[in-house]
Amino acid sequence: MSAYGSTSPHPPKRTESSTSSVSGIVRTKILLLGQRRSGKTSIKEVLFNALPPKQTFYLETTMRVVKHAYDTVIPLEIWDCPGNITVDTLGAPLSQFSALIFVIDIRDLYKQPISKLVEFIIAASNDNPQLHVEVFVHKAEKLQEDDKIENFRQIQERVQDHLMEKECEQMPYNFHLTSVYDHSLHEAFSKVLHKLVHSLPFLEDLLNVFCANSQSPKAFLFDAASRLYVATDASPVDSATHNLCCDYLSMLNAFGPLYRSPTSSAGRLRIPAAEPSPDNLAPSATKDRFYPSAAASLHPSAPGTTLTYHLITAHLALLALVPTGVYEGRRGLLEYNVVFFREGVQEICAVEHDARRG
Ligand SMILES: Nc1nc2c(ncn2[C@@H]2O[C@H](COP(=O)(O)OP(=O)(O)OP(=O)(O)O)[C@@H](O)[C@H]2O)c(=O)[nH]1
Repeated sequence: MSAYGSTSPHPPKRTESSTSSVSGIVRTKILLLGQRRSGKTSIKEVLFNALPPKQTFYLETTMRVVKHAYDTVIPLEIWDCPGNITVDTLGAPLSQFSALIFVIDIRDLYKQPISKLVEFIIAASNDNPQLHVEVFVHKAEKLQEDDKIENFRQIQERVQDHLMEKECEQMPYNFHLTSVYDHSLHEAFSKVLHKLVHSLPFLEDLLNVFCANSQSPKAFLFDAASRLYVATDASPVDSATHNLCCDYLSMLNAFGPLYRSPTSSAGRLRIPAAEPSPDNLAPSATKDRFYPSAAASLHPSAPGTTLTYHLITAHLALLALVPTGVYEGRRGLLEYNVVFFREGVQEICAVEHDARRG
């Protein structure tokens, strides 16, 4: 694993302006754009501030760019922009950003949002052709299934037509149907995140090894607070399993703090007092850390499946489906595999962390 640093093909850009002045860490920047009331702030708040979806109704209009720093497997900076922003008024070149998420209300088939998206795609194709452009066709739950598919298709078609008119077809972009009221937003944002995490193949390898050694048909490495999955093993993701893991994590996030173990007391943590940063990623600082775990039986009838949860770093958690026979009969082996997996992930995070220091 120590070879990771030298094999990473794309080290993060180190422009002066992409370095957070407070911590000196290079953050990966994500631009959140779209018309007024399309749902940008709701997306940011639901994912990164645990705002309950119903409360997004009370969010106020964004008047200026709001930058939100968020630490997960990589440090992120999400720029929530006002609806009227243009390439010229953004105040930063597009070359600073790694991803652009454009939010369109699924009922908004008018020309304005599409022209604006096309304006940004054209600017990106000149300034930053590597930019990942992702279109969230949002508030999808508002429409019936047939209308949803039809509007989704029409929006894609219109964007393509506009880009053809402007003779700018080479820039890749993706569409996702999203809503804050279900797991579609988490799934779509996770897919965007995967494109930004350069250590993804290493994390996937670790998950594949864990699954093979634990007879697990599916495992995810989740960012615990946002419930975005950072990586998964090679088997296909089915939405039902993903949603189940999201729900379990949500329940643990809500009730976990009520069940603080006496062994998780400050003394047990044994973090060196002189540790320069509160970031708990370095393996030396985390060796003695308390790592909660939990499990729930999904269908108890034989052979049965158990959903397991293990905290891996301060931010990341492993959720895996494991045959109940393995969970009950070979618990020691499972825990050994988790420890091996944890050490691997912590090493990857430590290398990432060092690489991003300004
Ligand atoms: N039905 C539905 N409503 C949503 C969804 N996401 C956001 N909304 C609602 O859309 C409205 C506008 O949301 P905001 O997040 O303030 O939109 P914005 O794009 O940040 O708006 P500005 O700050 O004016 O640019 C709010 O009333 C939200 O409750 C969604 O997925 N489904």
